[in-house]
Amino acid sequence: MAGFAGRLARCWYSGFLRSPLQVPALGLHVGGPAMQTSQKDFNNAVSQLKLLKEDPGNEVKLKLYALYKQATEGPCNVPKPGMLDFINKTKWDAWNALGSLSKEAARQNYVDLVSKLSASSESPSPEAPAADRKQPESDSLVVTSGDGITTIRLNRPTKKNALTTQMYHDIIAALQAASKDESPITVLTGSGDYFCSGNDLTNFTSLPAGGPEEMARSSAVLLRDFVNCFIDFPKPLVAVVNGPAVGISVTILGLFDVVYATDRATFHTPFSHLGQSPEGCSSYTFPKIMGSSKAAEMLLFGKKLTAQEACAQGLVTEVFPDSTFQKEVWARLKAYSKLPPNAMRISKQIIRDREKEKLHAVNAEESNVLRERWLSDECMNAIASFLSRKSKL
Ligand SMILES: CCCCCCCCCCC/C=C/C(=O)SCCNC(=O)CCNC(=O)[C@H](O)C(C)(C)COP(=O)(O)OP(=O)(O)OC[C@H]1O[C@@H](n2cnc3c(N)ncnc32)[C@H](O)[C@@H]1OP(=O)(O)O
Repeated sequence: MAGFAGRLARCWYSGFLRSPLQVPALGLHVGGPAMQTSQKDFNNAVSQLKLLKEDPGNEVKLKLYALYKQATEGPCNVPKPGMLDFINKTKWDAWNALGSLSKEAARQNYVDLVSKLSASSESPSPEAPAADRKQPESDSLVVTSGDGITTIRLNRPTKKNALTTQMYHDIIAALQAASKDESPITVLTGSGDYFCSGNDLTNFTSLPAGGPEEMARSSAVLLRDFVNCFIDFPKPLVAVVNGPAVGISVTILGLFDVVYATDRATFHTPFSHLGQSPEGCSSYTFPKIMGSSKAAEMLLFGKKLTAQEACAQGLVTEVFPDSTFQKEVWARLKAYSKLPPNAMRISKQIIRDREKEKLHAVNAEESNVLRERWLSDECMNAIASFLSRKSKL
């Protein structure tokens, strides 16, 4: 990165620019304390910028460019470049947008911005808890942000990351927060040796006052809301499948944009064994992804796929050797997270919008069918059998 600031100081700009409208609010000064910034402070900030360890990204560089020009030359006083001179026009727009901001205020804003960037580039932890959002209610879900990626981690390794009722609620909240945060990419992954063993079968053991009917009704509502969040998620959503996946943690993969899996992962949907039926829109996405007969073998007969098989069927994007899985996948995601976020969002929107209405209808129908299934003898017996095997009843 050494030298990028030098180019800035010489009014550089190269490369593709993100929309200046996406520049975060920088709290521009327009007077008052701004007058106190000396030329020396400004020169120091110009030098300090050269020491930044990380490229601050095109949006911030554009802001710095505009402030530098305003601080050294005053309000924009050069003719607007032609429409096709895209880069110079974008630079001109950024400078011109500062209007009549005084040189002193521009100096102050430049110094403030550089000091903010220096402070964050010295941050000791590359991945920090996402401070701007409400953290999940329990430790079973951990949400962190860093390197342009928000990671939602299932964190119940002793129970193979089985999803409790609270975790469904926490994942919904985490996805809603991630859809609005600064990270261009969101990841779902698991702690320990499993990605997720699906619905926690003990969820069905504490009956509410309304009895089994009420339990089935409220579970269907929760399931529908949970899956809706995946259908509507507006930015790239990646599953980092760190181990075996069961049930709903497999079916929702059809709603992800990209699925990376370790070669240790397996994909199992034992719905018939449990007296249940498919969810997560898999009754629609799986036949579409892998063809109707391969989908039927998984969803009707509970055929467990290896990672390689799931990749060949199109459910998984790429399989990595377990020994290098984490390193390779995170390096790749880190690189992808530097792509222009608006372009990624818009591309996802184009792909997803055509399908959204259909996916919502499928989700509603699957949830209704399951509501009935949960009250069936087949389902109750299968759950009782799992729980008694484990002496949980
Ligand atoms: C009223 C509101 C309710 C809200 C509910 C919302 C409704 C949404 C539901 C959507 C429909 C979802 C469907 C599915 O996901 S179906 C799939 C369900 N999952 C399973 O059937 C997997 C069951 N588990 C297993 O088969 C095995 O545990 C597994 C193969 C995953 C691992 O076997 P292994 O021998 O390696 O390990 P253990 O069995 O010893 O497991 C370690 C401990 O973890 C507990 N465990 C694992 N998975 C689950 C689970 N899904 N539910 C509950 N508990 C689980 C296991 O019991 C062990 O616990 P202990 O150490 O205490 O014995």
